[in-house]
Formats: sequence, C-alpha cells, structure tokens
Amino acid sequence: MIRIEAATRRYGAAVAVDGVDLHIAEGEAFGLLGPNGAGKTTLVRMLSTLARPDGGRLAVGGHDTVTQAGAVKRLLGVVFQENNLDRDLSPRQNLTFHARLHRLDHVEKRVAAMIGRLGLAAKADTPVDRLSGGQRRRLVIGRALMTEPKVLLLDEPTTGLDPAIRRDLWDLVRDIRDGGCTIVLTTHYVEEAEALCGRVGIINHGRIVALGSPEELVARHGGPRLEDVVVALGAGGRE
Ligand SMILES: Nc1ncnc2c1ncn2[C@@H]1O[C@H](COP(=O)(O)OP(=O)(O)OP(=O)(O)O)[C@@H](O)[C@H]1O
Repeated sequence: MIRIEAATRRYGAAVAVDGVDLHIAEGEAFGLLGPNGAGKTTLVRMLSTLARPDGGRLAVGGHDTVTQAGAVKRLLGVVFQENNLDRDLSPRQNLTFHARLHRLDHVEKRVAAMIGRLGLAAKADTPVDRLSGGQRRRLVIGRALMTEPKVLLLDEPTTGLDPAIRRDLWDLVRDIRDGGCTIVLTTHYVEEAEALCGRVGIINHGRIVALGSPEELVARHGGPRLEDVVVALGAGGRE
C-alpha cells in the first residue's frame, strides 16, 4: 500500500529524512518511533503530499506522491499534531462542514454515525472550545475518517494527553485498524507503538535504524523491552 524508496528531504544544510526505504502492506498498523527531530513528521508530510522529497520517491496505493498527488490524497486521512478544528463550532458542525467540503452523500446520517463511534453524543452540539483535549483529538481523528480513507496517517496522536485518555484513544485506533484501514502512526511513546503496531520502524537522524515487530526487535537487539532497544540504538529521547 505504501512504498518509500530512498526518500530524502533537506531543510537547508540539514537532512531531515535521509534515504528512507520502507514498504507498508495493506491493513498494516505501522509505527514510526523516534525522538524529537528524528524526521517522523517530515516523512509523514511527504506521504501526505504536503512536502516534496528532494530525492527518492514515495507512493501510496501505487500513486506517486508528487506526480499523482490528487489520487494519493483521495486514499488518505491525515491527522497532524495541531488540532485545527473550528473551535467556535460544535463536533456536529465541524464534521458536517468537512463532509460537505468533500461532497459526501447522506451527510447528516454519516455525521451522526461518526459522533456515536467517537463517543461524543453528549457533546455533539457543544462548541469545540469547551471539549477536553482527549475529546478534541477524537474529533480530529473522526473527521479524517469521514471520507473512509484506505490509509490513515496519525502524527503523534496522543502527545500531550494524560495516560488514561491516551488509552481511550488507543481503543479508537485499534477499532480503525481492525476495520482494515492501513495505519501509519508516529510516536515518542514506546508503549504506544507496542500496543497498536504490528511493525515498528525506529527512526533517528532521518534514518530507519531498526525495523520489525516489537517482539522481533526485542529478540534481535536484546530486550527485555522495546524501550531498551530504543535506548540501545540511541534513539531514546522522550518529551
Ligand atoms: N520547515 C522546516 N524548516 C527547517 N527545518 C525543519 C523544518 N521541518 C523540520 N525541520 C528539521 O528537520 C528535522 C526533522 O524534523 P521532524 O519534525 O520531521 O522530526 P520529528 O521526528 O517529527 O520530531 P518531533 O517529534 O519533534 O515532531 C529537525 O531537525 C527539524 O528541525
């Protein structure tokens, strides 16, 4: 579903992503794990067509992210770190606006179903301003799901949330994964990658320094936990 070949992106003299090769199969939940500045967001921005690679190529569903950006975008749901919701509007209004923008049919029904799925029925008509951080995050993810994407890109979906709320969001991500959507998620949190991802790439200084299932990485690099592997590979920084 996703093929990344020798992808490179520079900012001035700094290399944010440095020759990354990565294939992600349909239905996989893949985690990109690494410290601040490792290149995770840049890689996700390239996949989402927002940033062009300086070298190499990236393809989603067989479509090139540069020359076939429109086709790529139709397959994608993207959630970046900033919530960028309209804070004066309610969840229902935010989702309805998004659905109309994408010319979806049966908007009212779709929006009601999504609000139920997100567990936001009690807050459906409350301005976003008055929702908790966790509820806002759910809403942003739900908004990205409105178009029924084949691939969901989640850039640090739980950063800044407290642990209990983070676990609530994990349930939502598991539900999306179990529905067959391919997921690429970036995270600082080792336990998040272990909880959600069948395969993990550890990224540091723009390079993938280890790749495999959490269990494989622990076995290959000496555990006892994935966290030890991350630290051993020198990618251990956390917020
Ligand atoms: N627009 C930009 N202009 C200049 N440098 C940038 C830009 N975006 C990213 N960088 C640099 O590229 C490198 C990789 O950044 P990136 O945001 O991809 O890392 P990250 O792993 O997502 O980090 P974080 O966990 O902090 O979000 C960093 O050194 C960063 O300073």
